[in-house]
Amino acid sequence: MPTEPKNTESKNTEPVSTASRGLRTEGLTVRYGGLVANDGIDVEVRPGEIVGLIGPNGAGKTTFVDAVTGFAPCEGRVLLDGRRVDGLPAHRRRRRGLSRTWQSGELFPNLSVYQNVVVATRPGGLRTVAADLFRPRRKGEDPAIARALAAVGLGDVSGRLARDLTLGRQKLVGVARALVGTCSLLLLDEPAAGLDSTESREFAGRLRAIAAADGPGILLIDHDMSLVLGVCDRVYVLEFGKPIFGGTPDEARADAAVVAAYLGVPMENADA
Ligand SMILES: Nc1ncnc2c1ncn2[C@@H]1O[C@H](COP(=O)(O)OP(=O)(O)OP(=O)(O)O)[C@@H](O)[C@H]1O
Repeated sequence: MPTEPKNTESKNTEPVSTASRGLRTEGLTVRYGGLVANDGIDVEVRPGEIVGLIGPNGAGKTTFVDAVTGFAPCEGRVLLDGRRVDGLPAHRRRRRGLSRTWQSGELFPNLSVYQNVVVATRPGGLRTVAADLFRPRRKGEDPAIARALAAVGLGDVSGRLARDLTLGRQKLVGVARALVGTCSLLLLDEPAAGLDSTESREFAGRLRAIAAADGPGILLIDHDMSLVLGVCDRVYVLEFGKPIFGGTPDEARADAAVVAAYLGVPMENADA
């Protein structure tokens, strides 16, 4: 896992604008030595909106999520609800509501769905779960975790072992982990990897439900083009770290530069 950058610029937390809610990046640039992994990226994700970030392997998608959430040092500006957060360490951005999933968000197969969320979201999570096995908690379920599980449609299976869920539902446990607590922007890094087309459609429906009704904005990275183009309101495309497109899924399908970035493969079938 990348390391957190130091909090070098506390002045970056000054309010800049109250007009724009959600996430905005301006000229976001990440350099790894001589490699410019993100090169001047401007992205906007408003509350309730699902926005895709796509591009071929190595285009810089995960780097972008790392930079926005505070796990990679960047130049440029990152604003959440009109306030700069790019000077904050990762844990403080999380507290502000920038929440992400990880590509390798494995579950504990022999723990329940509820316990899997506890482990990932409570300080001393695994110890808490172990203690609960011997001394049932007096307070009952944590309402924040119960709300997150309900939001992803797993409220009725919170006591089931993770290993007994379908892969699609296991992926939703990862999303629930990210939803616990304040979440005003959800960044999902390849959340549907390994799902078949039916599971992927169900997953898309659940994302729509999360974003609707005053939900957070969602930034979705995935290689499943039918998922991304089917569920997103807008998409951005990266190539070699540079933004080459921003627009609707229909516009993306018709854009010559986007199609070329995918080696001419029709967008519905492209494996990004
Ligand atoms: N910590 C790092 N140090 C040095 N180079 C890195 C680091 N992380 C990523 N890179 C490089 O930055 C570039 C972008 O990588 P990144 O993982 O962001 O791409 P991606 O679009 O998410 O790829 P994929 O679709 O394969 O997950 C690649 O060339 C990668 O090798």
